[in-house]
Amino acid sequence: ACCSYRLRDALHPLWQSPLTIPGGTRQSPINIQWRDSVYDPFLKPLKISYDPATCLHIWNNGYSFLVEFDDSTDRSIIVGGPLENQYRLKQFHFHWGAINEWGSEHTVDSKFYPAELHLVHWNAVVYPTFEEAVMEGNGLAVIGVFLKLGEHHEGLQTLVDALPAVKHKDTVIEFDVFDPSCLIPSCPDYWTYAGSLTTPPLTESVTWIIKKKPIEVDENQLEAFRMLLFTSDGEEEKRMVDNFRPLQPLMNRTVRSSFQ
Ligand SMILES: C[C@@H](CNC(=O)c1ccc(S(N)(=O)=O)cc1)Cn1ccc2ccccc21
Ligand SMILES: [Zn+2]
Repeated sequence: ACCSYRLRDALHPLWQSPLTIPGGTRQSPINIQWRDSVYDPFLKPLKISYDPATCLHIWNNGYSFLVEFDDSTDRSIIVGGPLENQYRLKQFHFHWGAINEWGSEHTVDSKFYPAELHLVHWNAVVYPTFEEAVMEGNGLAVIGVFLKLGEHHEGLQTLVDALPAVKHKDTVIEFDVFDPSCLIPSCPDYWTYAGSLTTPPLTESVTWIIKKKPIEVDENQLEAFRMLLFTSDGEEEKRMVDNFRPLQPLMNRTVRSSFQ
């Protein structure tokens, strides 16, 4: 009875999978305690070069909405920062809350942001496919950008205007020109640490690069995220909100900063 209680306790409704991976030592997300992060002067600036023409479509996958890119060539890549190789952009997506008090996956000094953007890249120099990279410690690199309530974000609005077309799970629409660098703050400062995917299979394959500066979006733009649905057309509607994983233990990890 006791162990099943513990297991039941650890299952999180949204993911129907264990909250903590047995034996997991580098799970994400985490709280970033600013004063415990260690400045690393050897961290390089992150170089981002995306080709807007590699944008393919927007897809509601029932967890979030993803903007997917053609990752069959090295046209949209990041290099530098903490990375040994260049990594190819595959998709970006967001996590957000039902209200502005929470929604991000990472926190800074235990503060939640209303939403968080993840730009997902994979190490195509070393691994032949994304699926293989997902299983390797240096397979993925995800840039995290916090969203805070403020000014209207022009670049995001083109994305927001397309969301009603992917309201339901498993809907997709063509989205053919978008440059995601418009969603990344120009300030070069970031934190970096070794972590994992925050949704199944939760593999410990992600080098996280979390931008220090948030981008500003307005209330209508956050509300547009919240009108998406987890559910398919015809099912009882469940609003797509609070699609963030709970914080995971830091364990034996140091968060490095690119700035003093
Ligand atoms: C990776 C999954 C698909 N999931 C992702 O690509 C992904 C990307 C980024 C994040 S986050 N929120 O951390 O930025 C989370 C998930 C496919 N898949 C499912 C099982 C599975 C097994 C082997 C290979 C691929 C597999
Ligand atoms: Zn994510």
